[in-house]
Amino acid sequence: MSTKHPNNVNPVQGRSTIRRARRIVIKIGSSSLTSSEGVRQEAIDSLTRTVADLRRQGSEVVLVSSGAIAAGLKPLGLERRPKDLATQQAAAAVGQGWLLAEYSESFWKHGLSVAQVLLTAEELMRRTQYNNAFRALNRLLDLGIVPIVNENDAVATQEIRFGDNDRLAALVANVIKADMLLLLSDVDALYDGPPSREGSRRIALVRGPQDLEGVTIGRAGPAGVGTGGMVTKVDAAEIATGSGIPTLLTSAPNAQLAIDGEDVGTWFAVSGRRKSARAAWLGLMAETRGRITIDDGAVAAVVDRGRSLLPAGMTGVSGRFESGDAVEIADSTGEVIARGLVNYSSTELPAMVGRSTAELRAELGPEYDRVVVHADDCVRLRRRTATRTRLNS
Ligand SMILES: Nc1ncnc2c1ncn2[C@@H]1O[C@H](COP(=O)(O)OP(=O)(O)O)[C@@H](O)[C@H]1O
Ligand SMILES: N[C@@H](CCC(=O)OP(=O)(O)O)C(=O)O
Repeated sequence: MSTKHPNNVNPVQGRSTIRRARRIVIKIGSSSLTSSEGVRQEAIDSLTRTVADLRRQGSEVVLVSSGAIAAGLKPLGLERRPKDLATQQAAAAVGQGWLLAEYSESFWKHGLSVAQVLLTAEELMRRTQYNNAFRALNRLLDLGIVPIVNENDAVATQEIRFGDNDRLAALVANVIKADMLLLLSDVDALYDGPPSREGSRRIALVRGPQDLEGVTIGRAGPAGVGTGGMVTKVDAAEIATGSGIPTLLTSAPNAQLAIDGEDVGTWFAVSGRRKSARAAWLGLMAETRGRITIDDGAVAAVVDRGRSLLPAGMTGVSGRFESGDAVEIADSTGEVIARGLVNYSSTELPAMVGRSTAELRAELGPEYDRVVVHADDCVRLRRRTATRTRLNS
């Protein structure tokens, strides 16, 4: 592929950021770590060498590692990834132990200790648990440990689970305020079509959704142990770059080249500003308990001018929530345009829909002077404009 990019953007630009990054989240997929025989020692050793090198340069690294289910297949006498959740849970519980044992031994050769951090989506949806994860990861990094994160598959439920570690890695990068997200897979970059198809070309730089238009982003890899394919990697890159965290996607054997700033993989440039831990939680993880629909004037005020939401702008309320809960804020088409902490319960709000604050104060009392969602408690969401073709296998 020609490396000349429209607008004369240099595709390599930004790659030197990796060397300067103080905090890096590295995510590695099952297909890069395991074979039908279980965990691949040489893949682990190559990764731990790269991480040890980064540590020597003074960078803190959090590893998000998949591979528990794949590593548990052989000990359970299974030939392929099971379809049912219970057997996946069993395989993950068995495989996670093998995986950590290999990591511990390999990192120890470099004088580094590891910590296992298993997270569930449900935990990160609650503000206190989210803070807990943040505190624990920070402390581990302060202590010079390499945290190895995975989803707690053994107890994850079908309804509430990340399901893929790509998005989990982007969330962890947000939680610990990383400077960089490195996604390592079995493919060396994002291609404009299935990488196995002749003529597919590497995409060196993604500046935003416009660079993904017409790109065929497929799901499963040929090895059959990965879960999300490219779709979840691109989603993860969108989450991270939208929060000011540049992302590089390449293959595990290319990790060292990527860190050296070579022109490998796909660089996803930053598209949004860095977020506070609270805003990141509210925008990405918070469990919402209801929805407030608002009119076009309120959309302009809340989204474009960063104002608080007043009762007059509401057109509808649904769900059951208490004052202080997180809710979605949707426009008249139903698109969720913001998330915020609401100041009234779902029993109070319906009677306030479309009414002026002065009217409510006169009728119901001075405590009805409060805005519905304060601007400081509201996170505006980026509107998705990407029109990409998704291949489901
Ligand atoms: N447009 C694309 N560019 C690159 N790879 C793609 C694309 N579409 C689908 N893929 C597939 O995605 C796979 C990587 O996803 P996955 O198997 O889930 O990996 P991991 O285990 O690293 O998470 C690649 O092996 C590749 O076959
Ligand atoms: N948590 C699962 C991995 C889920 C996942 O995202 O896998 P992958 O697509 O290989 O990164 C496991 O450890 O097997």
